[in-house]
Amino acid sequence: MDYAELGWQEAVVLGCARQEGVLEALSGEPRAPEEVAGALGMDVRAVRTLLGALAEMEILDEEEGRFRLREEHRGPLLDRRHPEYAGGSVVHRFGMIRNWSRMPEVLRSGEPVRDNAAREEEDLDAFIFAMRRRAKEGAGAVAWELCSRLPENPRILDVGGGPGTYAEAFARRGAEVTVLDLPEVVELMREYLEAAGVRGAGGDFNESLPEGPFEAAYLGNVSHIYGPAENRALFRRVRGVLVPGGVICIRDFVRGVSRGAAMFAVNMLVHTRSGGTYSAEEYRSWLEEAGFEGFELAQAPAGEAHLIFARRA
Ligand SMILES: C[S@@+](CC[C@H](N)C(=O)[O-])C[C@H]1O[C@@H](n2cnc3c(N)ncnc32)[C@H](O)[C@@H]1O
Repeated sequence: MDYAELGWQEAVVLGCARQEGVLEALSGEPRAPEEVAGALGMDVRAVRTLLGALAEMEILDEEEGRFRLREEHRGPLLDRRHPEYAGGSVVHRFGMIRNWSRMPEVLRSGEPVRDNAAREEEDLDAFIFAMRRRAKEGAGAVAWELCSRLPENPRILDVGGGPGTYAEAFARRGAEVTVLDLPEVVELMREYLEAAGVRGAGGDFNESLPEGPFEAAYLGNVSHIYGPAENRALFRRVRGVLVPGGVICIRDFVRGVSRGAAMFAVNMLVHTRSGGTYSAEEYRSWLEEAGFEGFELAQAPAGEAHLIFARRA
């Protein structure tokens, strides 16, 4: 099952069941709705209805009024170590649907529905594991693209790289990788980063970066979280930790070039105070102003986003 492609009703039913512990409650012996409702402090009619829908989706097996999570969904939905783990993604998608449906409020206030920087613990877990999964398809090819522009065994700073997928791909190409992410994200992902031999540094990239120097800095899907002022300051900060000729690589939706870039800006409107998506000209001018040259724009290997490369002048 492609959990990312479910229609909105199925996405709500599955995301809610995963988030509220209903799937875990059904991962052992078959149970009746009354038992699940009792164990989780829920309403019996509501649980019976939800389980019926999950059975119709073939997430649960039903036999004589008792339900159980199907074996093929157990790893992908419950086990963070499973290679196809999508439990974070389904909870994240459920949250997106809830947040997007509050757009009338956002239109009036101009404020996000909640501050991206202040995620609840459970929400953070879902978000980071959703990002970890989403990056899987293109990370190896991005690592190849970046490393082919660098000397052997380069030092790479992965800015906002906490989910670890890109960092792992850079490390597989022989890079010495430092991931900078918010302290709570580095803590959450510590065992994954350590297993890949990647150094985790907790901090706020809008304030400072690890000293370096680095042969490259990778900014994967972080530019859209912030406005022009933060991005311009971040590019200047990145320049300061690169060796002369060092490479900055940005992966993001580029306005007017990447399909879906304008729609993605709506996601940032709903979730951030200043985020959005930017044109190639904006990126070029911000990079040149920060002291980069040799601007290059390329299609990212997977998905609709683009890669931007430039070198420290
Ligand atoms: C959309 S995710 C992208 C993750 C990863 N680079 C990728 O492309 O899959 C953005 C990441 O940036 C981190 N982040 C956002 N603002 C940050 C800040 N001010 N300082 C450090 N990390 C930040 C988030 O915690 C998250 O891990």
